[in-house]
Amino acid sequence: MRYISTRGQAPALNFEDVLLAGLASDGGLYVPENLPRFTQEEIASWAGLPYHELAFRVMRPFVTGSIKDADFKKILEETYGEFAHAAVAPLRQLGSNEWVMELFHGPTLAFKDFALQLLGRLLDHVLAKRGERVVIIGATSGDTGSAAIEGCRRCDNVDIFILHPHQRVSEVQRRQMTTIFGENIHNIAIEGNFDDCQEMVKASFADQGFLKGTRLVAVNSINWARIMAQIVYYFHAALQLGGPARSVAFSVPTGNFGDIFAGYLARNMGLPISQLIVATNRNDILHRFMSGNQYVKQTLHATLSPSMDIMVSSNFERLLFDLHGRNGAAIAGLMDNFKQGGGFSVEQDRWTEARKLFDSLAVDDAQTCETIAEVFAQTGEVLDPHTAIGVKAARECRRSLDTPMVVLGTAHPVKFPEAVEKAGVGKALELPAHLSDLFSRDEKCTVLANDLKAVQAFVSQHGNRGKPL
Ligand SMILES: Cc1ncc(COP(=O)(O)O)c(C=O)c1O
Ligand SMILES: N[C@@H](CCOP(=O)(O)O)C(=O)O
Repeated sequence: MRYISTRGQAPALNFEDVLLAGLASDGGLYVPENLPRFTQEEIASWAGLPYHELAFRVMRPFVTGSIKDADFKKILEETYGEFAHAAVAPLRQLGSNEWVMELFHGPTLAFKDFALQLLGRLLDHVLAKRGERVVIIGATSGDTGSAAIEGCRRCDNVDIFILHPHQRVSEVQRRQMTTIFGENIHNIAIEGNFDDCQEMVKASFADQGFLKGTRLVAVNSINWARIMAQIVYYFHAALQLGGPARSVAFSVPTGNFGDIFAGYLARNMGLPISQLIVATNRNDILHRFMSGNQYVKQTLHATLSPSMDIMVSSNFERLLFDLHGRNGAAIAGLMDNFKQGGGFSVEQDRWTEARKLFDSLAVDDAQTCETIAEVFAQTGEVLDPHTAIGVKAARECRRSLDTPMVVLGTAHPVKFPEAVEKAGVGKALELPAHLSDLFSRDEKCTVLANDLKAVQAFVSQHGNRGKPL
């Protein structure tokens, strides 16, 4: 399998090199040159497989040539064997033909564990083989950071730096990052927002002099391996609900467009998905595109669903690439213009093509709380605010009541007590045993100005097990 850049000017890479990359050298994102496609019979034959075996079948074509089958199987068994629920990603019924897929049974209680538990193990495997050390710089609006630290903390050959927006993540999210100590773990709170953090990561790929020759690796969903791992649970859900003989629809709480892009790929790989709903909070650039063909930046607002407080949505570029017939030059033009502050629309036929599959809704904080309260009254289940946005969008945008609707349950509500409290849900939520002392643990974090040079200097000073590179 070879991977190509969405901007058409970077060399094609194999899986191992794509895993150890982030942005392509031309500023684009890597995507498979040719997507594998499974027949309906093949997909049907996977019904009832344990999660790690399904994962092997879905992801194998992407890693072929780089990771041996036996190694990959072992890594997957270890990865998903550590999840707290036997089904790994259980479906919980909310209403008639309406389900939440609970993606929060991994160690950090959010869907990011599906990919980052795997990514950490893959990095360990590949770096040990190559005898190479790397630096990771990641940006988080709350969940990627702790999942990446948890996934990579035991990697001998990695120093990891996580940038989060100072005072704009929940206390549980912050503590999940800052209470993990290790000479290779570095938390930095940036006096800015998530987009500032993400831009610093991207700028660091463009100019790596400060790393003095050490390779820079991404843990954000710009890294193809993140998206690859997230494709699996779409198959897992559909197979339990009568797929592939029957179509399934998904509603996906969306920020960086990674999770929903994985659903789009699952469909292109042969899974019958009839509808994908882009569910955003007040930071609604993706909803404005889907509903009105306008991709225009606006001010970023802090909301009760902080993990989706994102305006510059990285993976949207991967969709645009397909919508433009995989024309890298066209994407480079659009993205350059967007970076200079200009928004854009795409040609009407390209937008109409997207709308055949995608619908969207923006949900504000009041509606988020109303939905948490409504679902609690109906079922006794407490939703986290991101999942609640998915449920609200599913209920508003659903095209057919006969098609099962699966909402991606992206985080555990215990991570967001403020929203749950505001919703008036009078049910006490408890942290699981492995996090029960979270609020009494010491924290370690460095606050830095919203300044790329300051961050790069910090990385350069601490990038070798806490010592200078
Ligand atoms: C809890 C939660 N829900 C939804 C999202 C949105 O996912 P994506 O960025 O892949 O669209 C995120 C992070 O981005 C998240 O942490
Ligand atoms: N919501 C994310 C933001 C980063 O997105 P990613 O999927 O590109 O890592 C977070 O919680 O950090």
